[in-house]
Amino acid sequence: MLPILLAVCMGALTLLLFVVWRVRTDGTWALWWHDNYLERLRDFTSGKSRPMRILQYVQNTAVQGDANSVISAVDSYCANVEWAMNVGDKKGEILDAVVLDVRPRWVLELGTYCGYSTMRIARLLPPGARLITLEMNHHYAQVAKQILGHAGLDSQVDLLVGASSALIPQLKKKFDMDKFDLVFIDHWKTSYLPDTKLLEECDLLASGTVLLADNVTCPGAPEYLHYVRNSPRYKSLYFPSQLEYLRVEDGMEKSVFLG
Ligand SMILES: C[S@@+](CC[C@H](N)C(=O)[O-])C[C@H]1O[C@@H](n2cnc3c(N)ncnc32)[C@H](O)[C@@H]1O
Ligand SMILES: [Mg+2]
Repeated sequence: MLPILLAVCMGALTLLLFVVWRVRTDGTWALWWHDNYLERLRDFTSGKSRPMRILQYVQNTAVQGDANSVISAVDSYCANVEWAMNVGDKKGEILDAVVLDVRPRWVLELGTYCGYSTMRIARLLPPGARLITLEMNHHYAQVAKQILGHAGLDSQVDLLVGASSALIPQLKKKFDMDKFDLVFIDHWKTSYLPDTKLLEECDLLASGTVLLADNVTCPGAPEYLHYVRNSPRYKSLYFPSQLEYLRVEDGMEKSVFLG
């Protein structure tokens, strides 16, 4: 009996060590573990959603009206308490550098979630610039509005709730605008390419418009990468980095539209 019990324990321990190793080293396993297992477990035990837990942490710890304090609070929560799909502090520095370099008048963000990257972009915009961010999940959008309000950035940001494919064709008319200077692409990865083509069709990209796409390595956006790297209409550059809050390889692709 004892040898069988020992063998079962050794088997279970080996399996556990294998899962821990895969979660720490492989992006697909890490995302599955954090998004499908831990998030649901915490939702069940706390009776709240992950975005609500992030909002609560921000309200309890961040200085009202101080965007950097709110950004640090989200990073601290997501690095130390539970992972979330924000662009994060490391790739956030790449995003910051691109925003400062472009000095955009009109910015479009695809995928708001809790408003973390929205805050990073909005706090660096020159006076008079506008950031339009699109989020299809109503609950995430409500949380993002409160987080942006806490950071004091809600007046520079227009958060539209709906699917990007439906909203993009309405943008020109709705905002009486012509072209975007910067587009941050960070929604579901299979939408990167169709929405880029939709932006082209809707004449929303000018020569010099910068597209910055997150997570092109993990979870990856291969069709999008193939398009921007091979089309004569783009000049594209890869920025290697790490997946938000984890030691897993990821990167961002900066693509300049050439017209
Ligand atoms: C990775 S999260 C965005 C993270 C955010 N940019 C940040 O770094 O803080 C992706 C978000 O895109 C939203 N989303 C996915 N597909 C979308 C679509 N087609 N239109 C609008 N929102 C979409 C999801 O609901 C999710 O909240
Ligand atoms: Mg992302």
